[in-house]
Amino acid sequence: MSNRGNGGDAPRGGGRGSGGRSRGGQPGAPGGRGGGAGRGGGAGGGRGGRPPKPVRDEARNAAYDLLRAVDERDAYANLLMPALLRERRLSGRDAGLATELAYGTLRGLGTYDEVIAACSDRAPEDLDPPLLDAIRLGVHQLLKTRVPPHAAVGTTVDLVRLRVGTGASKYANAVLRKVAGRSLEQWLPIVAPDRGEDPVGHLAVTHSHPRWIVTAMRDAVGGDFDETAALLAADNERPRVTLVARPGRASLDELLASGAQRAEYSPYGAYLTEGDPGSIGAVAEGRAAVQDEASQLVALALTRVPVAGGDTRWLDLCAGPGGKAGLLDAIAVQGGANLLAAELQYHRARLVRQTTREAAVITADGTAPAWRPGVFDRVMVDAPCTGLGALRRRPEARWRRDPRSLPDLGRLQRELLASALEAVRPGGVVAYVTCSPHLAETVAVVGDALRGRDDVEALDARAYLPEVADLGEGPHAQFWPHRHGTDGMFLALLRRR
Ligand SMILES: C[S@@+](CC[C@H](N)C(=O)[O-])C[C@H]1O[C@@H](n2cnc3c(N)ncnc32)[C@H](O)[C@@H]1O
Repeated sequence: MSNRGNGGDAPRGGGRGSGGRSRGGQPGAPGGRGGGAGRGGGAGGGRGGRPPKPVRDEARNAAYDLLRAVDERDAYANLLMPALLRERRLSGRDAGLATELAYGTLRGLGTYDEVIAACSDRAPEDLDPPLLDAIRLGVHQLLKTRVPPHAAVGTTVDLVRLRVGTGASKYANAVLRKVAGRSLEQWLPIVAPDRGEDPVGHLAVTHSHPRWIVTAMRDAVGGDFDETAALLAADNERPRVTLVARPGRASLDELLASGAQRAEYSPYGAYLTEGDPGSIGAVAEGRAAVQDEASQLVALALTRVPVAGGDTRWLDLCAGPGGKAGLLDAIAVQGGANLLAAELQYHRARLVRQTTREAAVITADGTAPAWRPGVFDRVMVDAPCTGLGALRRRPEARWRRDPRSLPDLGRLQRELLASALEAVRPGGVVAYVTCSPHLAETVAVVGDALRGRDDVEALDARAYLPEVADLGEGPHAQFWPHRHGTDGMFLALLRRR
C-alpha cells in the first residue's frame, strides 16, 4: 500500500495517513532523521565471512505476501488471507501467526511508519514499497508481539534478503536494531505529537488512524478525548465472532451446543470464542450465520415497532450481501409477512438468495423503484457508507477510505432514504442504518429527510432496544465498538404519518 489515501491530510507524501507532525529530527530520539540507519549501513549477516543462508519462514512470507497484495492490487486482506493460507497449506499456529502479523501490521502501520522515520535517514514514503512493508512487518513484531527481538529482526532480515535483496536487508537490519532499542510505550512519546498541542495528531499516531477519521470519530462521540481514544483503541482489537440463529431455521440452543456462548444483547446471537464457524452444522446449512450483533439488533428493532393495520409487506432496499435480509426474512415468515429484497448489484443479489428462504430477491436500483409507492409496512435502508464503524473487520480499510467519497455517498444516502419514505405506507416505519458513526452519514442525512417532509416523525430508536444501554442521547441509536463490542452501527426509525 504505497499510497494509502488519507484524503489529503497526509503529513508527508502518500505513504501513510496517520497524524504525523512536522519533523526536523527529534531531540533525544535514537536516530532521528540524520542519526538513523544509513543506506546500506548497519550490520550485515556475519562478521567478515559470508552471511548464513537466509531461512524462509512460511508464516512470515504469507503475511508479507498479503501486505504486498494489499499494496499492489488493492486486495482485501480478509478475503485474500484465507485463500493464501490454503494455498500455502498453513494451518494451526502458523496460520494464526501469519494472520496476526499481516492484520496487525496493516492496522498499526500509521504508528510504525513514525517509528521507522525516527530510525532511518529516509522517510518511509521514500523507501521501496516492498522494503517498507517488510520493515513494517518487523516493527510490528518488535513493538506489538511477544516474538523475541532477535527473532523479529533475524526473520525480517532473512525475508528481505530472499524477497528484496541483500543491500536492502542490511538497511532493514540497521533500522530494526534501532527500533528494538525501545518499547512501543517508550516510542510513542517520542514520535507522537504532543497531546495538548495537537490532540488529533496525537491520537492519530498513538492509535494508528488517519487524521480525518480521528476527527470524524471525535465529533461522533461528542468531542471527548478519552472516549475518542477508547474508540480508536477498540478499532485495533480483533472483533469477536458473533453468530445469528435465524429464527424458525435454527435455535440458539443449537449454537450453544456447538460451543458458542449466549450473546449479551441479541436474543438470536451467540459468541464463538474459538473454532471455525463453518464447522457448525447450522452455519454450514445457512440456517445460522456469522453476523455482528448490532446488525442483528437494528434489523430486530425495525420488526419491533408496532404498526397499526396490516403488517405483511416488508422491503429491504439495499439487501446485498444479505445479512440483515436473512434475519428479516426469517422473522417475517414467522409473523406471516413477506420480504422483498432489492439490491443494485447482480452478484450481491445472488448472495441474498443464499441467506433468505422465502424472500423475493430482485436486482434493482432502490432510487428508481420497481414497486408502487406507499405499499410497504416496514422498510430497511442499510445504506452504502464509508464503513467507519467496521474498521476492526478490515485491517487496511482505514487507509483506503477517503473523505472525498462523503459528498457522493451523502447524495446516495439521501436518495435512498427519500425512496424508502415514498415506499412505506402511512403508519409504516423505515429503518435508516449505516455501518458508520460519521455525522455526515447519520444525523445529517436523517435531519435533512425530516426537514424536507412534514409527514415523517423520528421515533426513539432506543425504546426498541431495551436490552442495550448507552446508545446515545436519542432519538436515534448509535452502537459503538468500545461500548458494546459491536460494529459502530447507526439506526434511525422513522414513522410515516
Ligand atoms: C451496506 S450494504 C448493505 C448490507 C446488507 N444490508 C447486509 O446486511 O448484508 C449496501 C448495499 O447497497 C447496495 N446499493 C448501492 N446502491 C444501491 C441502490 N441504488 N439501490 C439498491 N442497492 C444499492 C450496495 O451494492 C450494497 O450491497
